[in-house]
Amino acid sequence: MSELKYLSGFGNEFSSEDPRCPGSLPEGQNNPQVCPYGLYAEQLSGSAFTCPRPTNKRSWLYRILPSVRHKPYTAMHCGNLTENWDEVEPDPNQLRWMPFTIPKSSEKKVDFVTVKHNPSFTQSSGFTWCFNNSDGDFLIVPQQGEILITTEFGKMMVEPNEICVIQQGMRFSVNVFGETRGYVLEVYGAHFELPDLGPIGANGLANPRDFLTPVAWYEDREVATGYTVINKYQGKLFSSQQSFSPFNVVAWHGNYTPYKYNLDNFMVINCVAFDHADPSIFTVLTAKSSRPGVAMADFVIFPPRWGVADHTFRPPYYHRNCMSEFMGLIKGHYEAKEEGFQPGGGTLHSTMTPHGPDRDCFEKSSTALLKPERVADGTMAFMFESSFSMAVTKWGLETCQRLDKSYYQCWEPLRKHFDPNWRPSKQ
Ligand SMILES: O=C(O)Cc1cc(O)ccc1O
Ligand SMILES: [Fe+2]
Repeated sequence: MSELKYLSGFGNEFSSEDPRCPGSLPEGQNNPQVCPYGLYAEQLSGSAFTCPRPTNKRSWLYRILPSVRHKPYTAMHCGNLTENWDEVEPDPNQLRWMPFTIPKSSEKKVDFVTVKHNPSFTQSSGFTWCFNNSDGDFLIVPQQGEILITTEFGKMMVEPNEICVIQQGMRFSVNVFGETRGYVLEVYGAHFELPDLGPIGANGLANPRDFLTPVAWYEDREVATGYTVINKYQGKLFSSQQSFSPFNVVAWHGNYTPYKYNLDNFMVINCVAFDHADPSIFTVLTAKSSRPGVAMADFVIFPPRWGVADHTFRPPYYHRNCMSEFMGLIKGHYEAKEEGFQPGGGTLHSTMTPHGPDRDCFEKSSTALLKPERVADGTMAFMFESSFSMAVTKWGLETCQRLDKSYYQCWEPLRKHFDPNWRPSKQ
């Protein structure tokens, strides 16, 4: 699997040619009268044409046939996908889901719309359908099972502890190699960026060179039975037929690409004196809103690190947050809750909903001898933190049957320690 090659850098002006067609990328211009190898030129715009340079995103794709050569889109069944946020009454409770079940192959099949099992990945993509999201960008967090993502830009192998971003409009298909599960965050109206580093300086957190973009790969494949392009548009699914694989891009250049990132490369910053630093220090990617400092969504991780803070309650503090916090666990356990929150599960702490360590964590960390210690070794929890208030779907609250109704009980044993006679000890 490691045969796949990548280009390194975040949001760079990349260029790539499938080595089978040297010289396929036009030189010096985007729209030659006739493109090398008889290819069609097609621009994919990820920003308004007139966006300022730092946010201006587009790529030029040189392909065997242009994307427009397809039959009309028709509405298709949307399964559990919904854009109806009023399906169920709002619920401000702390919500926790047990690991989402992976259907056995004997059961009714579920898919990523486009998931396909295990074809060869160096030859044909093997697909007869692909997906694209016209509404926004996907951040995909595999939790179990590696996934091979074939895109118009090339192929990416993404394993648990890596994440990838497929931006608005990019066509892709997903191969799985066994039981596979993960999380997806969708953002509208902004693309993910690296957070500013402020006083941290020029280096640190997720470093740009660790982001990897696929290299051009094409197949010139006619599909007599029809190739289906599934398009998520205004929250609904539409499909259209064409007679060829859309993974027919021989060369491309631009700064609007899919990419992946290995979370082990995150340069962790943490408190080395006292108190608990806010989790914004663990932000991998941010999708900014128009309000300065307020993200539509941040992708935050809780990676292995040293905990050394003196005279400090080291785990996450009790809090209420104007932001919504959805958390998932890729592996291991989460320090604020050793029990109950399991890999492949999730929690949602909505706008201003109180949460924090469970009773065990509180008692243990209030009395622990504060020596330097490894925190979260072998684990990887993450948070999708958003300034939007969240609605949960009917599927999430009811149909999936994974909601842990006992979640609130992890805080019930919290005891009162208040002692009105307490006095500061004399030094
Ligand atoms: O709620 C959580 O577990 C996430 C979280 C972690 C932390 O260290 C500080 C604040 C916060 O919301
Ligand atoms: Fe929190």
